[in-house]
Amino acid sequence: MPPQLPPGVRIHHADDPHPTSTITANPNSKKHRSLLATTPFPMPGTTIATFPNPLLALPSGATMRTTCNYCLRPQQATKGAGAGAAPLKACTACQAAVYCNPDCQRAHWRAVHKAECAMFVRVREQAGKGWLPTPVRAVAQVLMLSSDNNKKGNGVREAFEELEGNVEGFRRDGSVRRDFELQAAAAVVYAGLLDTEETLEKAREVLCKIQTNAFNRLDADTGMEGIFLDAGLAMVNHSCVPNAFVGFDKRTAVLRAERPIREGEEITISYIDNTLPKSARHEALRLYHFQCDCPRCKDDLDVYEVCQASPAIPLNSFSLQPDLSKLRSPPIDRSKVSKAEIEAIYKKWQTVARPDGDDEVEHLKVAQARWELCRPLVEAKMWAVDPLPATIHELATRWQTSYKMVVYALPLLCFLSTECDPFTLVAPFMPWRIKGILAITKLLAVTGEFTASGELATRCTHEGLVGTLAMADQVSMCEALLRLAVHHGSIGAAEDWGVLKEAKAMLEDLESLVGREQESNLLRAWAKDPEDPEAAAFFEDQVLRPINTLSSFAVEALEAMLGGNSLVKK
Ligand SMILES: C[S@@+](CC[C@H](N)C(=O)[O-])C[C@H]1O[C@@H](n2cnc3c(N)ncnc32)[C@H](O)[C@@H]1O
Repeated sequence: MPPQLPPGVRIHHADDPHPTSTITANPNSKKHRSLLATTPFPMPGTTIATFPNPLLALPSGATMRTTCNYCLRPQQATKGAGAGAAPLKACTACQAAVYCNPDCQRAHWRAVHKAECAMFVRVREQAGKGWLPTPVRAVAQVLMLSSDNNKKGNGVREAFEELEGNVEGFRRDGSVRRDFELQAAAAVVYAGLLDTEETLEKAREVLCKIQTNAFNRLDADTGMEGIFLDAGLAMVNHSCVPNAFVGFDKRTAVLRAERPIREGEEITISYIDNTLPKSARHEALRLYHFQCDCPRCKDDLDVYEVCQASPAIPLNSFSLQPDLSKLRSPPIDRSKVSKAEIEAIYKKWQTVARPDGDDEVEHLKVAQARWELCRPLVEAKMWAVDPLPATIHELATRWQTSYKMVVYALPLLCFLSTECDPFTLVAPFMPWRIKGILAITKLLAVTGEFTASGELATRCTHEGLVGTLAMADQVSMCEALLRLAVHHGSIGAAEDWGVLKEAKAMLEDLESLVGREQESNLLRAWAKDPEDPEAAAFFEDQVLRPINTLSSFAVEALEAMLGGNSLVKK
């Protein structure tokens, strides 16, 4: 039985002799089924389809104790965003699954908990634990809902039968097979089923299908915690140059256009971090058992080449990188580093492991080694090519919480948002870009306080950095950044996304400050019409210029900290 699909998409079978569309998937590909658009989606960011009835939606592992087991909202996300975070309540029978309210609890009981509640009682009695590893719980749910005496769950069995599982491929993969065997055995025992070879084989097959089709990430970017599997959404294939992406709004997956999509065109998403070098992408795709033949892989395009060809470039007119000519023609020097060298750098970079503990000296040594490996990319000014942005991001994250380095984190964050992110994620509504903007805003709130209290010069020896911050209207910078975050967050993410809620709450606070109505009015006018001459000039002068100046100090700060240069610079 084919999966129920929402409007906007339909399934195409590779062997369909009568395609109803002229724009179909490549007939030579081994994709089997794919998802096509039934109507055009010309505007990037548009919702293509929503998937509100997943076969599986569960929080990961022990987070089932801190995340609503039905709507998947983590406890922290309900806090601090003005929602009046009531504590999550546990099911009185098993004491394992927790819920944000009785409606969620009732809905989860009907969906699956009626079948699994006794399992958690067993888990507590037999293993003394209040939770199960995610794959074990997921497989147990499928087995219990598919069992003959569970009539309500019969749709689950049929839907799973239809899913691609690459079962043979997983059988040949020794390390994965061993994991699957252990997880399957645990699921069968805890589900209270007879551990016959037939049931164990069924459980292993379910694991293969979950691995192939589920969104399986603990992903703060999308606001999702755990596993999500919808039989219709599972029809969407991978491309390293996708035209769509998936976000989550509680239990609903939202498929959105990342670039314009024509009627009948295949919809693709990226299963992996598609900005990685080719061999790293192929390693990450190993679990999906296919050879990617997208343009990025075929021609081994780097992030700059993909960016240059992206139809999403004009959207950056309203962003921290509004210089569209720079996106179309990036000022990089490819003669300084070949693609083969980039692959080699990435491989070596991965072998320099991050220390486990919090020892600053150890972390510094690793950062120095990684920065040194990235030297050819630095010389080529290919800031957006991994592992360079990852190296900078890791340092920025550490410095943000370091007493000594917190001010220096600001240029790094500005640099990431102007010189890296717009090239790797060309559409400005992509969640990672919005998170980057919010991170700058939060740091400006800290440096703003240092500036007001006169503490800045004691925290930072870089005169240019101190001077820029002293001259800047840091409150207006924050307001403009928040307006960008709210605008793009409302396009690319759910209303409920923690980052968006936080940006909205911060913006409301700023707007209510007395004495800066003129600045606020100008920024409001700029957000409404970025072409408005007076408002655009204000943004250019008061926001973009200082952000770019701060960004211009990033490489100096990195060279000073990692390359042994002096930080005391004019
Ligand atoms: C989530 S399913 C996608 C739907 C799948 N094509 C089907 O017919 O059920 C993932 C599997 O689809 C296949 N697949 C996805 N993207 C592909 C691609 N770009 N080229 C070839 N096969 C692909 C692989 O077998 C992969 O493990």
